[in-house]
Amino acid sequence: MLERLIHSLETSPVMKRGEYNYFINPITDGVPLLEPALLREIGCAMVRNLDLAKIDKIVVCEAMGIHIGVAFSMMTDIPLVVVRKRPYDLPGEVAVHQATGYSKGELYLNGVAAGDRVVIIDDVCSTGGTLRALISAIEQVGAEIADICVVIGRGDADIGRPLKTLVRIEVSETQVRVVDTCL
Ligand SMILES: O=P(O)(O)OC[C@H]1O[C@H](OP(=O)(O)OP(=O)(O)O)[C@H](O)[C@@H]1O
Ligand code: HPA
Repeated sequence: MLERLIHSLETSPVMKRGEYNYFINPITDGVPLLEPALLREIGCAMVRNLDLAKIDKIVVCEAMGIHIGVAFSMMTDIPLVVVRKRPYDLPGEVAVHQATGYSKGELYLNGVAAGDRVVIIDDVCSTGGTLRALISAIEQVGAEIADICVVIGRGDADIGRPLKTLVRIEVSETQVRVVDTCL
């Protein structure tokens, strides 16, 4: 299992974003092309690694968490909340600051209420800045974080909670190496 994901990562080009070695991959960028079989492989691996009975809602972040969340939602029938990068000013909206290795911005959470049991899903955890922002937003509304799962883990960011990763990678200036898998 995860052969497609491992192959796509180990053939990913790497570019510089400032000082940051940024790998370009279908799952993390939608570029050059996202094969349905790769998306299915990831959805199946998430189903096998998460306790579905403990999850009321799936929370993903715009943009590159969305396709993963959609695949998981359609396989599990669990509803999906997308954290957006623009405000809607709805009652109860929570705004948090996000910083990654190459960008900064605001995130806006709607659709999660106190007592909801949520899983946070994303494409990649690198500095952990995005997951820390999502955790803070969910804690502010009083929901319970049942699990956090990303497809790809790079580095050893501390997000203050257990993190499930389908694969762990190392990124040099020229290439990606898969160093661990969940299965
Ligand atoms: O662990 P971190 O350093 O926070 O990096 C991970 C985040 O970076 C990317 O999001 P980005 O904000 O670049 O936006 P995108 O999803 O629109 O590409 C990615 O989708 C993760 O959410
Ligand atoms: O190197 C990366 N590639 C794609 N998406 C990312 N999000 C954080 N780091 C990366």
